[in-house]
Amino acid sequence: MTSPLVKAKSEAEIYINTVFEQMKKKYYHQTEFLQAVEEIFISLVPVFEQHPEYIKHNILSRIVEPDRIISFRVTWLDDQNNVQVNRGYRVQFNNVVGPYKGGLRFHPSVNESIMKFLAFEQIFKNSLTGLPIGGAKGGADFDPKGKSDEEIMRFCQAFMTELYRYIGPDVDVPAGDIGVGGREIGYLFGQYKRICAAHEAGVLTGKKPGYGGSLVRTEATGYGLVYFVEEMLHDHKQSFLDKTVVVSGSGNVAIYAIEKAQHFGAKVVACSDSSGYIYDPDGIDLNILKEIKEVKRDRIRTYIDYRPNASYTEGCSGIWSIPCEIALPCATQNEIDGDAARTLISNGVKVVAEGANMPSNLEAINEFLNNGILFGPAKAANAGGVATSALEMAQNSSRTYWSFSEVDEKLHNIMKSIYLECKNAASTYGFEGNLVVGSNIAGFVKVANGMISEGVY
Ligand SMILES: NC(=O)C1=CN([C@@H]2O[C@H](COP(=O)(O)OP(=O)(O)OC[C@H]3O[C@@H](n4cnc5c(N)ncnc54)[C@H](O)[C@@H]3O)[C@@H](O)[C@H]2O)C=CC1
Ligand SMILES: O=C(O)CCC(=O)C(=O)O
Repeated sequence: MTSPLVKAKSEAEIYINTVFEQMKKKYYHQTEFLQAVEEIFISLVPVFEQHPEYIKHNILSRIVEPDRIISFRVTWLDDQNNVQVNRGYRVQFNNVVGPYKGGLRFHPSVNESIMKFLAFEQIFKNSLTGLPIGGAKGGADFDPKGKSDEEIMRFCQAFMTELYRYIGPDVDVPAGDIGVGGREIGYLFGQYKRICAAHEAGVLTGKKPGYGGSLVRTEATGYGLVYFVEEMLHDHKQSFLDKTVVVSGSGNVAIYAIEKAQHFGAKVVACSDSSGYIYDPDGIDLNILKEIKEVKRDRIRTYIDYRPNASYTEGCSGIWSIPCEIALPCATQNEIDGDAARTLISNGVKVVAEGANMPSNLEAINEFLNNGILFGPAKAANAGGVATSALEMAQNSSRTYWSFSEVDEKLHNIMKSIYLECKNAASTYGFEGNLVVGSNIAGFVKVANGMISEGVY
């Protein structure tokens, strides 16, 4: 993949280059956002060459500016009755395809650049699902680590007290992301209901089953990732059976990716948290991992207390030096740089698929593509979570519940069709097998066509 952002030639390249240069000037400090924009822009050159109408409608300048960014103070009381203050955000990026949709992240690193990169990626991911959902993201620079359950509840209530006026089942539907799972969604939903005096179940997804949550939403991102990889492997006459797999993270996405990969016969030997990683040569014991992470909310290092053959190493990046055939980064952005990618390749990795959002930087992606590694980009590979959120919205609107197997089958079919769509878009535009280009193009074209149909606004 050559970068048009380096050397401009055709009218399409000049246009894309010009818009990117303007972005760099305006948002030079938003490095994650610029990184996400650059990855997409590079892929779009062949599309703009064939579709000059996108230049006429100035689609790129419009699509990189969020519809609105809502930023607010969140004030709450800790257990010692001290007043604490955080910054909350909701970036409503694009609602051409459907209501704004995307998760909430509670993590101390949250800032406007990270919110914008996540919301921008969400536009194209959501478009790829084939379901009517636009792109958004939100969150706060709140650190849930070490907080009591009561503090989490008070923070969620304070956050929703600000956010409620900007969301709604047909307007904007938040869900979970890092630091936000079923517990937090419950507290957020309770507060929304209290303020609005209405059980509008479709205002949030990722609710627990029993008050409007969909079965499979908890498992969906991890399962969807593995279903996507299964399609990649199948296309190359391979399978998960007996493959050695490394998964980073040990949160929602990682745990259910491990579960499904093990179900398909793979041996998952390592996973991590933000302090370090564990290596278990006998294969991760998922019951122990779930107990540590989902019940005790403890550190991953405690895993070795239960498994004498396992080892723990402080620091996260070393996980990529463990030899494996399949690597599934499921922790956070930019966790695989060029060096980590080269280490994985020299240790024989064959498939890399992204459960996290933007876990590989541009150098790493180019290493994988240039070395013939099968690479599943986040927008496509982790779309199963938001797709199942859209299925939750559908159940909420029709006031019904579907069974686990019904939702799982729909998720599986969605992942198969996303894979096919990306693969076909890549080959249509002359980039056979390049799912980065394929996912960016397939996600973009639907949104761009919608923008033209809906007129200038
Ligand atoms: N939850 C969802 O449905 C979806 C999540 N994602 C993405 O997946 C990633 C993980 O999200 P969740 O599992 O939901 O969050 P989570 O909060 O459940 O888990 C995050 C995990 O990553 C670990 N972690 C954080 N920084 C790390 C680092 N530098 N190195 C190693 N581990 C680290 C944390 O300790 C935790 O175990 C994020 O990039 C998120 O945006 C993407 C699609 C949907
Ligand atoms: O389910 C959702 O709405 C959001 C999932 C999400 O945050 C993501 O796809 O990154």
